[in-house]
Amino acid sequence: MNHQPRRPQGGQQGKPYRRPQRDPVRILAFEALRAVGERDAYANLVLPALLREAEAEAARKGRTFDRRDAALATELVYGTLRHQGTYDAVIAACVDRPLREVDPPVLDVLALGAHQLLATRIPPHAAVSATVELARVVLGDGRARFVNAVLRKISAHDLDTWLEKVAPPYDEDPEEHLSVVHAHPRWIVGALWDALGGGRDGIEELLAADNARPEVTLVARPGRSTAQEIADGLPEGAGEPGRWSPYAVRLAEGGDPASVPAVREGRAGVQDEGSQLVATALAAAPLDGPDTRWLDGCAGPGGKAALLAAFAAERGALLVAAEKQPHRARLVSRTLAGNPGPYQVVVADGTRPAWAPGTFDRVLVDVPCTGLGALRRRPEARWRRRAEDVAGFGPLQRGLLTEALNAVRVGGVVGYATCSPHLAETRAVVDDVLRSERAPAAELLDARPLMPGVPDLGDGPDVQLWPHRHGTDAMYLALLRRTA
Ligand SMILES: C[S@@+](CC[C@H](N)C(=O)[O-])C[C@H]1O[C@@H](n2cnc3c(N)ncnc32)[C@H](O)[C@@H]1O
Repeated sequence: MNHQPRRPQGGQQGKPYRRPQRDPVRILAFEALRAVGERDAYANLVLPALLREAEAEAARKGRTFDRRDAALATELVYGTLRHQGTYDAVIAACVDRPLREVDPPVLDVLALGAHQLLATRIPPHAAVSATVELARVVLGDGRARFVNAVLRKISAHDLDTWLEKVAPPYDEDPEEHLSVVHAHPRWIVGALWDALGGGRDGIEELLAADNARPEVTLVARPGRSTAQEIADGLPEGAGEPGRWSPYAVRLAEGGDPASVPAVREGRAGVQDEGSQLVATALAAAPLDGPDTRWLDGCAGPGGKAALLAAFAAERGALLVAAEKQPHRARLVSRTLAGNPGPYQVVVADGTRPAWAPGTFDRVLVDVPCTGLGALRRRPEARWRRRAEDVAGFGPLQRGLLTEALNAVRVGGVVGYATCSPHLAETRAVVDDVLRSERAPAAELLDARPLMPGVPDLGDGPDVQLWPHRHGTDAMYLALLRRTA
């Protein structure tokens, strides 16, 4: 997008007109925020595309847009989106009208400025002047003066002082306090706290972990590569073994998965360690009788299916990877390509199965959910989700688990997984299906011993992983054995 500076009607107090300075990093950050706010784009999709464009444009003009520029743009976009709730509270204290009456593009510029002032090492005068220049380019000189006035008020205090001013004291309203201080919507603070239990320390650590940049973790697909091979191929200090999964390699900051040959060749992939633990635990669950047919009932885009397919190949079992959305099924096919054992990718609705009852020995249903366990990866997601979404997923989650139990033979094992720790999406679903007369009878297995060496897995028999305790996404896993 080309933002033409709007010329003011006349010079101010006789000052000669100066063209605003175009800063490609901040313009890019603004465009990313606009795409997220205006057309519900995902930051993790829109940002790489804008970065590629910026690099190409810089090259055309004989300039550079280097790694440091890209890192700053990424930090500005992700940081501003994550902390939006906090910055809105601060901005609201500095303007004399409700925030809903401030134009969204102006709010985006103010939030970008607030982030630079309150959460980066950019000196305050530089943060203000760079943001005012941005405002001149993308909003025009009139609104840039408003931006300048607001940012000067924000720059009067540091973040801690602002939080004391705009957040209610913890003792008066703990949820609202945490909501403002840690920039999570209040309903999410409540839901996470319910799922976590415990006191102030635990929830504060969790909310802080949601605001930290997650590591990039690779998975070495068994039979095709090993964590050791991947680690040996990385430059010194560029990666280290996973904390829990024997297949994991954690890349150091700035590490690029595409630079790893095993990833380029599909022998390894990018996968959070929590997801690796879920697939590994299902594959390791004790089973009497045949163990030859496995199903992943919600496979797209194929991360867990690829790990399951690799385990299945080692045992001579077949993996069927089912996915309702055709375009996501294509992603599964791409992820599974080259698997050394037999597999099939099918487009199928897991609530109306295309297979006979009792066909499979092991079944995974990693159900669609609110994703509250992966907030650190999707900076805008927390502001987009609504409390009502939780109930919206309920019937589908129950339907998929019920049909997973139908799909497995008596004695076989079903793994029910979510990337959300919300109790209404985890235990409530499992308890309802276990009680339901429409679902085959089943019993819960203790999943904890199937994640050996992983501490703090809860009281069982199901397992809840946490970003602040395990460094993983907040994945949930219940293992159910069909009994009749
Ligand atoms: C949480 S994602 C699964 C992630 C996947 N297991 C992985 O590790 O890459 C849930 C998937 O279920 C799919 N889905 C939604 N409704 C479904 C249904 N009724 N039957 C089968 N798949 C469904 C979604 O399109 C989505 O790809």
